[in-house]
Amino acid sequence: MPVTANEELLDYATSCALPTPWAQFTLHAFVEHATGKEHLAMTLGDIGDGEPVLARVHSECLTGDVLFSQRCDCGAQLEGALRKIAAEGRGILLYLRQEGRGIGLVNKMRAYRLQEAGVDTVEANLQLGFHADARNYTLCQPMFAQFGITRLRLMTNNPRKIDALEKLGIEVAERVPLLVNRNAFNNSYLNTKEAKLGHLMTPLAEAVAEDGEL
Ligand SMILES: Nc1nc2c(ncn2[C@@H]2O[C@H](COP(=O)(O)OP(=O)(O)OP(=O)(O)O)[C@@H](O)[C@H]2O)c(=O)[nH]1
Ligand SMILES: [Zn+2]
Repeated sequence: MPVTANEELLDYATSCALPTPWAQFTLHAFVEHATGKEHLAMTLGDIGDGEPVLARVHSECLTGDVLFSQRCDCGAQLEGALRKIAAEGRGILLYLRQEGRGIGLVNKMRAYRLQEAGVDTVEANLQLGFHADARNYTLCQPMFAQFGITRLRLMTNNPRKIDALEKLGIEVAERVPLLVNRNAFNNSYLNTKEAKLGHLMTPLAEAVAEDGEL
């Protein structure tokens, strides 16, 4: 019998072991009622003890996460987050199926074509008739609740993500920067995220010392 995480939004479907190069995680699947999309959680260690949990809320980026694209920092952020969780032996990564900041893969590719013609990542979304960021984090609430998690140490550079989670009643006790893989292909994309989307791209001194991050 599937456990119901939130009757209105999604069902908890199943779980299995997921060995990775860094740790053996448990992979959990949820199915969203409205769309049928399969959202995932990767967990490690004792995460339901009430202490803030090292967490990543990662939005799907097929090109970056799977196809090694250097146009963005997504693949490196995904790996970096899993490495940090493995190093602590405790944490959770939510993998949300909202590709392309919520506009889908085909539209993201259309946005990339516009970017090749000179517009930035935000303007490209607007020219296609979408919001700059069409994502919704509502599902995070029942997903975290499934594991008894209410307090996070969230790995992100995105203050809007923190605001969205706190509006859902999830406390972000600490922001852990995740600055990885700045390169010649994604440099202006990352600059646009900082200038137009409010991302915090200045490394904390202790993070640089700890991880040698950018
Ligand atoms: N529309 C659009 N989506 C993109 C583009 N580049 C990456 N994405 C998507 O953006 C999402 C990741 O957004 P980011 O802004 O990198 O990350 P974030 O989650 O907002 O912030 P961090 O937590 O700091 O990583 C994924 O869904 C990607 O598919 C782009 O040029 N256009
Ligand atoms: Zn990406």
